[in-house]
Amino acid sequence: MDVITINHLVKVYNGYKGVKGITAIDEMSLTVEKGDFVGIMGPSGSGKTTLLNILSGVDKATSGEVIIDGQDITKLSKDQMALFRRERIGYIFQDFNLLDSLTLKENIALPLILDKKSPKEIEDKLTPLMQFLGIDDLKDKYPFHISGGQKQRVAAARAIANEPAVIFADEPTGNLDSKSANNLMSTMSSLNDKLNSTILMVSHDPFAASFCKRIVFIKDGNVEMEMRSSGDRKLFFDKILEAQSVIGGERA
Ligand SMILES: Nc1ncnc2c1ncn2[C@@H]1O[C@H](COP(=O)(O)OP(=O)(O)OP(=O)(O)O)[C@@H](O)[C@H]1O
Repeated sequence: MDVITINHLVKVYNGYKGVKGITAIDEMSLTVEKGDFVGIMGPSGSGKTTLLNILSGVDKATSGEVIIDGQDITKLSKDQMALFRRERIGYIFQDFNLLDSLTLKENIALPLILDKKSPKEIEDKLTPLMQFLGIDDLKDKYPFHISGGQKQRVAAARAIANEPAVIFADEPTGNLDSKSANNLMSTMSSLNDKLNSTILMVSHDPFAASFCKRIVFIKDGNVEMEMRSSGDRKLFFDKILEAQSVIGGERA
């Protein structure tokens, strides 16, 4: 079953005062199946952020269809999109986006609180989730008490808490040292493996990308090539490096 279907997506940023318009996404079509773990890579300016912004409803497509979990999100009003986003999409951002005034447990519970779940439902959901992610001993701490790597695992827990159709991750390892990056990517891998979460991650980092099952390289706003992992991460890492050297996309 496809969780994301993108059909002939186009995004043009209009020009102004003599500045030419830019076609950031150019007739892109792509599908993502349930349970897949997809990395989006490509050179700077290839359209990765634009794509993620459209998929998550932050930005509007110029034309084309974006169907997520059976819903064409290009047809939703701003309010409908806000609700859809809250209920059906989880996010992991580069800069964590945790609320400093809430404990870590409250941060994770936030999507469930917004969904008006009862305290018991929230407790029943969060306890096994925090155990699964190895963060149950952190629950009463505040974001400023913990490391970047721990924050990112809390962010992963929050992203998955209300069982979204898909998790979007934007350079999730961008602010992490290599040990924490390894840790987070293992966490994301197990969300994908054990909980069958569908994940779409934008990253420049071949190490992070090597945890994905499939990499889609984009260039000039369209899919340039794709590759699938055989399950051997080291081999996949080498293949990603090789592709990056041809297509571009190494961190500047
Ligand atoms: N708000 C905007 N207005 C006009 N042009 C934009 C805007 N945002 C992005 N662009 C242009 O659209 C194209 C795609 O940009 P985008 O940010 O999606 O690329 P990217 O692949 O995410 O790049 P990077 O890896 O550097 O983050 C680029 O040519 C960029 O200059």
